[in-house]
Amino acid sequence: MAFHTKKLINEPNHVVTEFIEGLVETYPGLQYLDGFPEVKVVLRADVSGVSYDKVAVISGGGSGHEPAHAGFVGKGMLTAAICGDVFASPPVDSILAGIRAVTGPSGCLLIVKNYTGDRLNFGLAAEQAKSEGYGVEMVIVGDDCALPPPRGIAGRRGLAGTILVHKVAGAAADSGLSLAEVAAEAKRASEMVGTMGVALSVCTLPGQVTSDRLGPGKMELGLGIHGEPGAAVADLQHVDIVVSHVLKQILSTETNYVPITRGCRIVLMINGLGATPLMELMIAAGKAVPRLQLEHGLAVDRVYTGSFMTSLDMAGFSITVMKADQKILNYLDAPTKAPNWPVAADGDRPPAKIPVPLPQSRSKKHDEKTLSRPQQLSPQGHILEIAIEAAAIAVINITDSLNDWDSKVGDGDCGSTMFRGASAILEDMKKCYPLNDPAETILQIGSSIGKVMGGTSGILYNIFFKAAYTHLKAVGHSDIRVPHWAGAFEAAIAAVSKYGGAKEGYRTLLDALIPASSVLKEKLAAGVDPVDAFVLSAEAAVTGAESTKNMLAQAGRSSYVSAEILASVPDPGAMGAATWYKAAAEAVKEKYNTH
Ligand SMILES: Nc1ncnc2c1ncn2[C@@H]1O[C@H](COP(=O)(O)OP(=O)(O)OP(=O)(O)O)[C@@H](O)[C@H]1O
Repeated sequence: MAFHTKKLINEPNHVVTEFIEGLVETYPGLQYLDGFPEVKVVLRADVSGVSYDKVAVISGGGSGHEPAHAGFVGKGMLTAAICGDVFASPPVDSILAGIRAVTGPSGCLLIVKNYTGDRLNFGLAAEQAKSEGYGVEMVIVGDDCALPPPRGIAGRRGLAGTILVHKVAGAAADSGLSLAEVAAEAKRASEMVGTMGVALSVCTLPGQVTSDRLGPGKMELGLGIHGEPGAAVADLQHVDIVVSHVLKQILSTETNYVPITRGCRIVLMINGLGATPLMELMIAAGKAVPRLQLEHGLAVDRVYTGSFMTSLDMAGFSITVMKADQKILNYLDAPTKAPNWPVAADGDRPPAKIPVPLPQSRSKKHDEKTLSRPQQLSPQGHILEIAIEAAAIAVINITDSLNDWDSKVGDGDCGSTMFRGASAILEDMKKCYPLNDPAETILQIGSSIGKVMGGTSGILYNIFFKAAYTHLKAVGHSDIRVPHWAGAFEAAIAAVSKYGGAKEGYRTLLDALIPASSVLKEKLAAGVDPVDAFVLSAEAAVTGAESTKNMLAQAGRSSYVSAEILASVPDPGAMGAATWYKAAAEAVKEKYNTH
């Protein structure tokens, strides 16, 4: 099956020239050679072949691998990048134009990924340039570890490891070495590096349909960067297993592609293939480092995580491992102005990352360790426990509905956010809630929420319980009666309204809590039995929450949503609030009924 992918482009045939135009607009240090659309060369704006006294380092190839190669042009890395059309080697004339533009008396090194088209085009351009009197050397990178030897005349493909070779060569050239020396450093680096990729999707060529070759639940292992099928198709696994497999393959002693044995120092690159979120790349990096250290016995000296050598919009990543010594590390750490080289990855890493200890609160007063659940609960403590437990369980039970409503009017996580808070409350209550002291217990509920909940409702409930605590504390004793609770409830609502800026009718959780508070106060004033007043106020909370369906949102993310969508669901925060409040009231009522 094939399908069209939406793209923010103009004419598909112009993507490379328009990419280059945007790139040079973005980075003042970059420039392009005249001659569009045939000649597509990005070069350092401060370098002219007439006067450049260092070895120029030139690379390139087909486009579609951005930021490679043009994003690595800059002092300390590439002097120029020759861009072909998407996945097509650049023509000899463009390569020659690039060589002439940046090569001075010190000559130039061409770093070429091992593909037949690139070898031939760069090779012929090199010969031509030599015949014009330029000093030219060429290093071919074939870091692919996916397929076993022998690899015939095609050899191993050039993949993301090429970026590390660019950096080594660029730094060597910048340090003033001769052409022969720079070429030797680049060659040495290219012999120490191995790469293997994993893909979850096939990439889309601009203006073309995407193949659904892989299908759901599958991944391809050992692929190139041009949409060609991988060496194997497998069921999608947890990234931990994928990382482990790929590392074993790169470091295989059978293929012996990289000269890396236990005890070696290495650098690691986790390279996104174009459509992989940084979060997933970092997860892979976090799993790869300890595996390399513990399973393979290697010292991981540097880690580079990001998208460096992509394959258009392919989902997946490649892992590169390169043997390192101090000289290589110095080259990798050397400063560069290349826009897409990862800054802040330089410098020695500690052998293991030990987290910074959590700072202690300056006030020891509410330190959890000094709190514990009482051995014996007072009648009031017992009721409090029943009410808290019922409220938390009710929130947990409604998680999916809250998420469902929130996915229509927010970001779909209101249920999960409240689930985290409710679960923490249940857990902490067993450990440390001083249930015989209502004020302190309320403070601890706020603290449980503050630790885990996050999101808008997390901070609002934190404020809510803090304000309720302040009110209860001001009572001056722990014999808290229903009118005290009603006062605390009112104060808590006022605080939420004050800090969140919402009022009744704004379509928020206050539309459940404000009616509940009003009814509670009113019934108590009318002399209704306190437990009945509590239950009646819970009914008001539910009615209030349900009425949010008819409200326009004036707070939170829902305020960006159309009235039509809002009318289809109630406010999730209000439904969550009504749910816990009602569950607490019913639990208290049941407790009294059974006595
Ligand atoms: N200013 C506010 N005052 C009171 N309640 C608010 C306010 N803003 C949002 N809310 C409540 O918070 C609920 C959303 O809580 P949640 O923790 O899911 O927020 P979020 O993930 O940060 O954002 P989103 O609203 O997109 O879900 C809303 O349903 C609403 O009841």
